[in-house]
Amino acid sequence: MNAITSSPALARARTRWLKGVAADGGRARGSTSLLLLDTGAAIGFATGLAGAVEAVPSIGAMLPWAALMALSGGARGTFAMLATRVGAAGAEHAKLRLRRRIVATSLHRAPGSTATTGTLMNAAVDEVDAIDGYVARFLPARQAGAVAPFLVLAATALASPVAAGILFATLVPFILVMALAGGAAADVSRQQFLALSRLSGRFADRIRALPVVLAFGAEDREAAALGRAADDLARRTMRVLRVAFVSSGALEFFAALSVALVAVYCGFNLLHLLPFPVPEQLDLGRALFVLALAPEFYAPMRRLAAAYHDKQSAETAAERLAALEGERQSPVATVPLPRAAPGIVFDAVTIRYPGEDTAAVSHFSLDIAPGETVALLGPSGSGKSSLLHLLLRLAPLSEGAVRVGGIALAETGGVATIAAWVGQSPLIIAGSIRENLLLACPKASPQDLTRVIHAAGLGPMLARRPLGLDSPIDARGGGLSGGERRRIALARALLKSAPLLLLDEPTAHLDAQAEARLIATICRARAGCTTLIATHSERLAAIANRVIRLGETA
Ligand SMILES: Nc1ncnc2c1ncn2[C@@H]1O[C@H](COP(=O)(O)OP(=O)(O)OP(=O)(O)O)[C@@H](O)[C@H]1O
Repeated sequence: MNAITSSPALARARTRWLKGVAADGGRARGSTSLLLLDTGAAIGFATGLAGAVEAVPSIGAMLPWAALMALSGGARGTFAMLATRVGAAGAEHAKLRLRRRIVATSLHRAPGSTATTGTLMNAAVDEVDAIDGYVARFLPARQAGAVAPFLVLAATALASPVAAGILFATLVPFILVMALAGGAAADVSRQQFLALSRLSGRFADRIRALPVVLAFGAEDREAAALGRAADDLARRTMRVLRVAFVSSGALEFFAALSVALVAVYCGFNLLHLLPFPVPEQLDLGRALFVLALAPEFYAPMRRLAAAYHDKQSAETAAERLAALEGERQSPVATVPLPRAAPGIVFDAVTIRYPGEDTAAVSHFSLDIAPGETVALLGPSGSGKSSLLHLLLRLAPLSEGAVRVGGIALAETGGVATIAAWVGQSPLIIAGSIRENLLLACPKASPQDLTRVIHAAGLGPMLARRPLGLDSPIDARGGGLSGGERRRIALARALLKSAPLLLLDEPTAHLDAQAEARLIATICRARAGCTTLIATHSERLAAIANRVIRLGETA
């Protein structure tokens, strides 16, 4: 998902994606209308100023014009403030919806996706944030920028067509210079954004793996690598700033030039000192009106230039986020699985992880009857876990077919709804032991909890802890032995009372006595279930109706 290219097709897809996200915000138009009203108020202010000056010295005649000026000035402040607020609210809304989509994508990544936790965190937090300025500032500024200068030009032309012509003439070279500066800015901004994403992702991943980094004394190496990534980001940020200064310098030059030319023209016209003939003679009121409006001609473009960096960041983020969304599993027409012990058929199944040359499992066939217990035995790396993961759609089905309860696996969307799974590295969530157990069945009664605690042999461990079931544990299962983590995972699986049991090395890390007790528990729990056990233990395999040995045939 890191490949950033700028082919026209990709650029179009990126723009479509961004438009969809911005439409989710839905308030860019409101902000644009307020910016246009701001321009209208600026014209009102200039009209009031010109009228007031023309009415001098009659105070009575000046008053309505002064009132128009005050009203327009106040309206400008209000419109500008409201435009900012409405834009920010639209951006918040769009980001919230996008974050929901990214979290859903993270949960439903295609089997074998290479996105790391750091990448996903960075996507959901920083990269989604990069959309903020695009929706809140850039889109309203661009839409208003396409109309507002022409409103100013039209109002100016009513008072002085020549002054309007001068303003328009400075616009053409200005647009050329801005297009060139924009191209350069796009490139450096993209590089800077990538460097930022790399740094954030790496930082989050290393923090998550801090105990491993410390255990291997790699903190200095990791700190140095993070330092290099930070230096790279700093260099690229300076490049972005350089380009930004150059383009804002060009903008200011043309804005100042246009105002200066209009001022010189109005002054010389008023004094009849123009060295060439012009088709108009200005009076003081019209000249002041034109002069007051001249800075407003470039104001929308100034606003657009200030928000241009937001567009670059959003486009780079869009490429990455759209690619990430592309990793989401294609939705399947999910056929609900019956809540009864299912038969499972693996028909010439091959599992090949993305980017791997060799298959983890090759042409594997097995027919498991409803209610049967099958043990998968075999050396490390022979594909036992992969077969269990395949049923949960955590591993890809590259060739062959799998049917569960007579329904093709692809149509069921995986067996998670009817399966209780004990993974090889039991996943623990930060919270209490009770919360970890209730994850499987939030409505479980205290009696159910006691039953599974007893069945999984968790009693003595809980008795040793003053807070018992409410003892806190962190996301790494800190403070628990490997065997205790496994028992919690087994108790959680038993609480689900599902008709399909998928057990991945449930007795690893247990001494012989504890293993015997757990095997007895599994024997009780599997009643009425179809059970698939991946194990290295011959004792555990012995309880199965059938033992399948993987990786042993020539
Ligand atoms: N996400 C993955 N991406 C790439 N290769 C993978 C992935 N998961 C597993 N593999 C590879 O697939 C092969 C089978 O792995 P698997 O975990 O299924 O074996 P196993 O029999 O369960 O091993 P063990 O007994 O050590 O748990 C191994 O070569 C492993 O390196």
